[in-house]
Amino acid sequence: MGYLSTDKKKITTKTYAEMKAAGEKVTMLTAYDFTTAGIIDAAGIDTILIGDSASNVMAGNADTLPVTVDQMIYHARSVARACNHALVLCDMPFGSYQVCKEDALRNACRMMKETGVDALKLEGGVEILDTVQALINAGIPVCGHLGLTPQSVNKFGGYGIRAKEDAEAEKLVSDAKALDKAGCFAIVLEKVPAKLAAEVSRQVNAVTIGIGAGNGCDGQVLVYADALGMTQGFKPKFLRHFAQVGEEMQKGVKAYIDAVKSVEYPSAEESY
Ligand SMILES: Nc1nc(=O)c2c([nH]1)NC[C@@H]1CN(c3ccc(C(=O)N[C@@H](CCC(=O)O)C(=O)O)cc3)CN21
Ligand SMILES: CC(C)C(=O)C(=O)O
Ligand SMILES: [Mg+2]
Repeated sequence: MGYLSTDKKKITTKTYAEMKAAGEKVTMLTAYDFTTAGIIDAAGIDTILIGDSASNVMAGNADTLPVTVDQMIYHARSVARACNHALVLCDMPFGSYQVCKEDALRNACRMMKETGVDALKLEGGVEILDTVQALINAGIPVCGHLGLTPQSVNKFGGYGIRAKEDAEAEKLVSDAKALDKAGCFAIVLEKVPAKLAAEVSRQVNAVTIGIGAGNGCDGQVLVYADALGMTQGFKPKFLRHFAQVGEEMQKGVKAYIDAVKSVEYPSAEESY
């Protein structure tokens, strides 16, 4: 099976709590399709997130707002099928949980039923606390998401760092505590000062997952295409390219083009 096998055991929300207690960092990358998720899962990642960043990375939209529940279900089902080891987490898209608690619960139940993911992620703090509590009461593990919340890009007017000022930092701490008390198993902290994220990580039982939030978080998340160097032009300060897959893919594509044009491929051995 080569690079497509792993003997790591299945990660659950219980494993998350054990990892936080042991001080072992939790790893998370996004994926949106079966093939990519299979490669990432077999590499031994702890969590695969079907992010609403599918809107940008898969569909080419400028922000995450257009992606629908049906589209997220299609991506999530494809990813869940590929995962033998990772905890599979899925974003609830914009509009699917903001209208009212009942609507949110209906959409959340659909997403769980039709995809096989393990948990759902929602952006926001006290504003959506009743909704978060309703999902948890229904038996759905919930991951929070605070700081830079891309579904609110039109409110913030961009993707700048959040919670630099005292008032916003204090709100973030109280939001994190409220989500923790409601029973969230994890909370993503996006683009906030490292010192604040470390403080929140100490104050909550939930596993904090940082993106642009320093190394004091209990884990880290990146969009896989960003981490692997496939999203040319997107290079915020927090991002590191751990491979140059975009370049490598182009090398392969060019080799294929050359081989076909020169009638070198397919060879006799590759023909019937
Ligand atoms: N490819 C991709 N990667 C992501 O991390 C991602 C998405 N798409 N789509 C949805 C959200 C949007 N996210 C973002 C978007 C921009 C920045 C950012 O830092 N952008 C600028 C600075 C913008 C500013 O200061 O106003 C940069 O330096 O690139 C960070 C996270 C995170 N998510
Ligand atoms: C960047 C992560 C945290 C996310 O929410 C997404 O990919 O949609
Ligand atoms: Mg998201």
